[in-house]
Amino acid sequence: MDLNYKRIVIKVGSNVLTQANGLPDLHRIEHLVEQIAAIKKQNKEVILVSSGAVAFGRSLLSVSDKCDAVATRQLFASIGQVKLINTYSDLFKKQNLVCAQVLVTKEDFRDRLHYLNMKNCFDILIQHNVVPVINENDVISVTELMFTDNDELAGLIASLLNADALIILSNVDGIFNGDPKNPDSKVIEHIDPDFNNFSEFISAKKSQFGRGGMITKSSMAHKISGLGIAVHIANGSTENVIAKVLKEKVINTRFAPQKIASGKKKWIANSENYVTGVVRINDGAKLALTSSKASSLLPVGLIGIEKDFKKGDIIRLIDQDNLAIGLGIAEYNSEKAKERVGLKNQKALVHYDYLFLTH
Ligand SMILES: Nc1ncnc2c1ncn2[C@@H]1O[C@H](COP(=O)(O)OP(=O)(O)O)[C@@H](O)[C@H]1O
Ligand SMILES: N[C@@H](CCC(=O)OP(=O)(O)O)C(=O)O
Repeated sequence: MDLNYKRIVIKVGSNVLTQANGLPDLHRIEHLVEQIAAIKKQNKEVILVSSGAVAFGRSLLSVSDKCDAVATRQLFASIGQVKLINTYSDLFKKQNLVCAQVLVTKEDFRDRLHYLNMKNCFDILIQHNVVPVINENDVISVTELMFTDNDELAGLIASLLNADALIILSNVDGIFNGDPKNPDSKVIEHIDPDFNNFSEFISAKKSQFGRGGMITKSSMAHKISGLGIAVHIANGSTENVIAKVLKEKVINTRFAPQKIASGKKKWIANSENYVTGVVRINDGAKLALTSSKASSLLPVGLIGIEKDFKKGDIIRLIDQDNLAIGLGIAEYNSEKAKERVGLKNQKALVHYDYLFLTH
């Protein structure tokens, strides 16, 4: 059976794009581009999130071990990105396709206006049949401004573009129920939305050139599938892997998508880093919000305001035991909210449409 996805984000990790010695694997990249061209012929929209700048940079220059690690990464990324995108551009041209380079930082996802400007750029590229090739702007993203890794970036892009699916190509066949090197371990092929206990079998081990590792991949995949986007983790070195994933002809891990969330909810879900205020809610409010009925957060359910905020800010809801329950947009500022704590018949502090539950 064919998985009927129309808009697909494909993320390819450094390890898929490089050989064991760290040099770019041009055959693999060419095959990836051929696969993308083939599925585009089936009228699907493809957006590529590609790592590889640092790996390409490493192949161009050698640097003393004594150099500062951050500066070395900036050096490799800045020279490597040029080579990476030129390689893609030449290979897509062979397939009669045009690709675009889009470099982003964490800051680009910060406010909704900027977020929507970025979405407009992708929309025009997709409308013109261009394949966007996205990477983090490693040259200016350092320390806390960095994404955890490109998996996090791919999840944000899939949410921004309301994709039907995100396919993550790594150097393993999927998430194994134990050490992938142990012959007794098997790939978990289907992960249900309520399963979130990945640390049970995923080690913190990363592939040779990978950044985030499987734990960040899994928690991102869990969140993104919760927003209604199917997520697959598959092996980028398997021949024709993309077509096989779409035809369900290869072992891989699929996170089943839940109900599709609105664009605004998707943005809120991915705004964890931009929280300003914090409010504490009582057990009654927690029960109402987590029930299957659509409920807004009313002041009667508030116990206190733990951190101030302005109208329109993203705020975190915590329960009586300090557990984070969700994120939402404040309908009014913390001064007004403080006056209304515990009062009945007041305007909702967070409207249901602007509330994303994390617990
Ligand atoms: N249970 C597991 N199943 C699959 N991979 C795992 C597991 N536990 C740890 N890993 C490691 O996660 C690595 C893939 O993640 P990562 O290093 O981020 O790769 P990428 O470069 O593709 O982003 C694998 O090479 C594997 O060593
Ligand atoms: N932006 C970096 C890749 C960072 C990254 O997350 O790598 P990976 O874990 O291999 O997907 C680069 O282009 O080298």
